[in-house]
Amino acid sequence: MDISAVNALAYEEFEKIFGNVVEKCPIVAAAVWSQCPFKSLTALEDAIFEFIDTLPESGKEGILRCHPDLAGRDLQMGTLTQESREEQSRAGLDALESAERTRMAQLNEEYKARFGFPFVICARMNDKANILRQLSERCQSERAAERARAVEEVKKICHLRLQGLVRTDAPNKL
Ligand SMILES: NC(=O)NC1=NC(=O)NC1=O
Repeated sequence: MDISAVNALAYEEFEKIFGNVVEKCPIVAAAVWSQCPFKSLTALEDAIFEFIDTLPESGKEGILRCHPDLAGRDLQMGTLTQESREEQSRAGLDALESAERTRMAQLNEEYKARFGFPFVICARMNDKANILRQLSERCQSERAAERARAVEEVKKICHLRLQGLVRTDAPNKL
């Protein structure tokens, strides 16, 4: 699908396709749909990022809380969204040694206890070793800086999900 096909979508179709570009936050796509038509994929992405950036801190933390833990219960129970399952398995998080899984679970709990939201990182841009290292390091961050960093990771995840949904080779026919 290219951007002109995106612009031709009815709201229901748009929501079905883009409702999970921010994990379990369909409100994001529902909100930006009102800015259709988009002159490019970048314009659609900018609208999504602007929606996120203009949320109050509580709203940003709400987006973070919609993310499943990495290598967490959802992965074990098979209840991850398709996107999340693919992202986590590509980073090797579905094939952790038991010691790695235990350490990830401990660090995730430590992180959540400190910040009140889960550790979020763009799994597709990292491997399991780097994810564990970042999780350990970011547990020591200051709250506001960590929230901002986590939101940037949400945007990276969203960027890659959008790239998988919208072709950018065809020039916009608007
Ligand atoms: N807590 C997370 O970082 N979750 C995730 N990162 C991804 O790239 N996909 C996820 O589900």
